[in-house]
Amino acid sequence: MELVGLYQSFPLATGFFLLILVWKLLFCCWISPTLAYLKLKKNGFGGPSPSFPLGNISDMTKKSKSISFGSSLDIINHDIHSKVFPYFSMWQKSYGKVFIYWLGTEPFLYVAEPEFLKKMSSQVMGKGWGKPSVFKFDRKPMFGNGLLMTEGDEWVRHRHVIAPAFNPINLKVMASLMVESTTNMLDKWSSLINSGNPEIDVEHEITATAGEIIARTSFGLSYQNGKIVLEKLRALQMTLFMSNRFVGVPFGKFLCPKQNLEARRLGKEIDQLFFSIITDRKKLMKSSNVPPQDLLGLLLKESQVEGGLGKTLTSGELVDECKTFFFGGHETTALAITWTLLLLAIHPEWQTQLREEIKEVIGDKEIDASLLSGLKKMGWVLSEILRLYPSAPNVQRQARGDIQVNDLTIPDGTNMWIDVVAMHHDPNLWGEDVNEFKPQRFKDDINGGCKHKMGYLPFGFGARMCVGRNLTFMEYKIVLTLILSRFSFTLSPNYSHSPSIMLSLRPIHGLPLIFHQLC
Ligand code: HEM
Repeated sequence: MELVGLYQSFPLATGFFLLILVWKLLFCCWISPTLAYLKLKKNGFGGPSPSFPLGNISDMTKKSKSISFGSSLDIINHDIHSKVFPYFSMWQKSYGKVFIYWLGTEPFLYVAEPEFLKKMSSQVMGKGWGKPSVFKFDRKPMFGNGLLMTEGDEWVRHRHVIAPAFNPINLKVMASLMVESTTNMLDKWSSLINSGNPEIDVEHEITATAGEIIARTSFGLSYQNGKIVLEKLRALQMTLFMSNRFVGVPFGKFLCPKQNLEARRLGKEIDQLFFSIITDRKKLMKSSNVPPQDLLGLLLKESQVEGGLGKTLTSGELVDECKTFFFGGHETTALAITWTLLLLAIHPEWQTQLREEIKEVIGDKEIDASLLSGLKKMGWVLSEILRLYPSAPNVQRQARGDIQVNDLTIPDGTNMWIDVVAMHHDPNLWGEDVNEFKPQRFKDDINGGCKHKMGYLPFGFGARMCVGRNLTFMEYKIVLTLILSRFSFTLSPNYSHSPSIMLSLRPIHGLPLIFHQLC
């Protein structure tokens, strides 16, 4: 009798369960985003009409495919916004510098207006900012819950442990490792030139050396072990960014299952590699009193300072930080150097100016971190490169609470896409020479004369600004000093100008340059 009752109630329970499931799906994929959209719309923001379930993804893909690169006219054209973000460039013309667009069922507030950004960020403390949940989920195999993705009190704890490791005094000891790795690369270039092959793809070379540098300076890894980690990380990045994907689309992961399974597999392998690196290092630190020479050693040391502020990181958290340093650290710096070599190749007068400065500041002395601050012009060149070709082309945030901007309310949960490329190329902020290479604009102004101080954001903004920028300054100056002291270079006719976004802003067909040894 009881069994019969059970059978009778089974379809009812299943039906009820299915009803809840449908309701949940409807709520997450339709009702909740629509409510967020309506709240945003109430503020008067415009934007392209979305379609369900892709939002504006198909328009974005279509527009990107319509862009062609490589004409000879493009070689010296730095007006790249309409090439790298053609859809944003098009929508800006219709809807202005703040508008709504959709990734799948996720509405995003697009921002390329510094005053709006200033007002918004003045309302939010560092720990009050979120990172879009949809990206956190998508990029989990790359960054896990490392500093780039953490929020709230967790972010404060991670930042407290990590920031001291990037203190210039701690970084100084890494200079000799940087010199060594770069010298090895340049010796190889010399051999290539001597054997009659002066054309070198520097994008490939610099990325590999920057990877080696981060592997050694961050984790004390040997060249060989560093290479294994780098290859896996690169494969993961390719899997995640080289194909059409459906971020923000409900069940988007199932639309490209092969890539997602591959990303998960690689992510797991990378985690295991870092776990074993950390375990070995912990053992080594217990048995030796040598002060730490790399970031991992410094983090482990900092993590051992238990109690008080609760400033400790678990092994799992350290794994995520290691991945974050690798992804956040090596490619961004490598790209800044790569774009610099392009600009110097087409502006030989700046090669000469920098060489003279190096002679004056460094002369015949060994490169030492304390000398690098004297390379002022090189600093202007870096700032100008990060303006024209920002390695991190956008900053993403998510509101964790309503944000008031004048009489507008940006509702809790709003995703934001801050278009750094657009602001760095905006003639209203920089003047008519916005697309010209003019490092001297940074001579007396760290904002390069930008009319709004939130219009120049190569390293992000506020308390969440890039923690690794001192490491970048040091590596950039060391690598460039060594290259310029040994070689002059011109652009190869095989170069085709094709800046593209693959998380960071890169020359998608590499950067072939012709090198000449200096006597
Ligand atoms: C040219 C080189 C670099 C550029 C252009 C760059 C750019 C950025 C940007 C735009 C952000 C986001 C800031 C925000 O949300 O407001 C960021 C954050 C971050 N960067 Fe960098 N970065 C560079 C080098 C590095 C290096 C060398 C490392 C470490 C080895 C690093 C580690 C990080 C970390 C951990 C964060 C998260 C900070 C936080 O949220 O508290 N970056 N970077």
